[in-house]
Amino acid sequence: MAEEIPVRVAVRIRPLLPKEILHNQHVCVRVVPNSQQVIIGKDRAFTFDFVFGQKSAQDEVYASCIKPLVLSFLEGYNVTIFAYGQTGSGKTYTLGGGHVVAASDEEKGIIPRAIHEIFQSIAENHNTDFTVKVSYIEVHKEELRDLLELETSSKDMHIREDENGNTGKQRDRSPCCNSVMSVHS
Ligand SMILES: Nc1ncnc2c1ncn2[C@@H]1O[C@H](COP(=O)(O)OP(=O)(O)OP(=O)(O)O)[C@@H](O)[C@H]1O
Repeated sequence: MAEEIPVRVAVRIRPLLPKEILHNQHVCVRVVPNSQQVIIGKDRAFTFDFVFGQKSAQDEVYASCIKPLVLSFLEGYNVTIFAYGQTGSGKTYTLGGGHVVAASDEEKGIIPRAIHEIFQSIAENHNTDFTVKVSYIEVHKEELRDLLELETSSKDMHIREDENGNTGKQRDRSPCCNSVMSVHS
């Protein structure tokens, strides 16, 4: 049985962008070697469950802190992976990988890697029927936008919780509630 995983926090430091280098900006945060600690400025230390430095690769982030969650998810646990940070801090890059469709394999972020893992596991499980549902919703200034069905009016969508504690999109006239990513067997 998979280990019960509580909330864990990972911090990833992104490299300076060319325009930041051009403006002579400097990185003000550094990773303490062989620890899960970062130092901001001179001496303000913060400890996290995972710390990824500027040179961290997408596969390193996935393998160490995401893959175990995807495996738990495949065993039936509810899992949430949440990217948080100010604008331009690297949420989209880490989750999706730059230009999602065109990204090279190394550049692919969490979402394409997790989807690949889920479908690979389904393909190997010949004795089980799976149903995979996915929603892709933008929440911006209290407005919901269905990114897979742009014509859906935000007035017709609500984020609700079902009796199993799954949170998902629900349309007014539809009785089904889709988890953001759920697999049923
Ligand atoms: N680890 C990284 N390595 C290389 N480039 C990165 C990394 N993280 C982010 N970037 C680059 O930094 C820029 C900003 O990143 P990104 O768009 O992912 O930020 P964001 O947090 O999603 O911003 P917003 O909230 O405004 O959507 C992009 O050009 C992205 O390619």
